[in-house]
Amino acid sequence: MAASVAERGPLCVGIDPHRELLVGWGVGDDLDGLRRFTDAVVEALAGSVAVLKPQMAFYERFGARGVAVLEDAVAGIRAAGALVLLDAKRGDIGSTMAAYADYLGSDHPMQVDALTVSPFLGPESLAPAVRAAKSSGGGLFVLARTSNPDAGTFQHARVGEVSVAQAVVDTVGRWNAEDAPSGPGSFGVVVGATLQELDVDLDGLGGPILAPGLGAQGGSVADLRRLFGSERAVVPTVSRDVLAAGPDAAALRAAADRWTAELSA
Ligand SMILES: O=c1ccn([C@@H]2O[C@H](COP(=O)(O)O)[C@@H](O)[C@H]2O)c(=O)[nH]1
Repeated sequence: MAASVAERGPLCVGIDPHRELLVGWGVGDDLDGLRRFTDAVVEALAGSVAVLKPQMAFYERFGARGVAVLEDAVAGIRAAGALVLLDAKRGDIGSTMAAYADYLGSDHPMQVDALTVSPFLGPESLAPAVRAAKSSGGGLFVLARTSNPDAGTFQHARVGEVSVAQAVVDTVGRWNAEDAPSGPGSFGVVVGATLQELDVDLDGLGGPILAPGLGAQGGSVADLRRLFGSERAVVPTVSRDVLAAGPDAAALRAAADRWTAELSA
């Protein structure tokens, strides 16, 4: 991820074909609209943005043919030099997790560079994904302190001395310390840019922070700086705020470029 970010800046753009966007773009809320929307985003942004983050839910909504659209998009994104972070938020008992982890492997028809995963079933449940990331050179982003307003209901619950969110961060920190003792590691956490205050200690993480919640959810670049400072490896991710500029390719690029410029100012 580091090479691509060094060349293109840290921005990740989410590919979230919401019903409202498909209608707003005039492509239609159907399979053809899904393909036109996805192709247009890939064509406009995969050559300039470091990371594209397709949201699995919007493709599964159209069944196997929707997933086929995503499969083509993933190949197109990688061919254009951007990384694919598949936002699927998978998490299951280890034996099933091994199959989800296959997304990171070169044998998978939709191999991606990184995957979002849910830690709800416990740290050991994610072990197959950790192994797959290590052997493929891919990455994981584990949900820790998410951007939705009621996330603290579970994530602030206590596990011994620390919050659930902190326990997740500490677990991911241990993976990085084992795998990349001189850092930075390829295991990251999701921490929303919408937080009023940073209520997890990220000092021992040793890996990247995926920060959603910018734009449509109210988060700003000033919030990123307030929460994370300027030294941490943050991957800020924006979906609707960029996508709403489409379908014109130049307008999509301009919207992404505005975020990139603000992030580097
Ligand atoms: O805590 C989280 C984890 C993931 N997301 C995902 O990011 C995008 C945000 O979309 P916007 O349009 O920029 O609000 C979306 O795919 C979410 O599923 C998140 O928002 N918060």
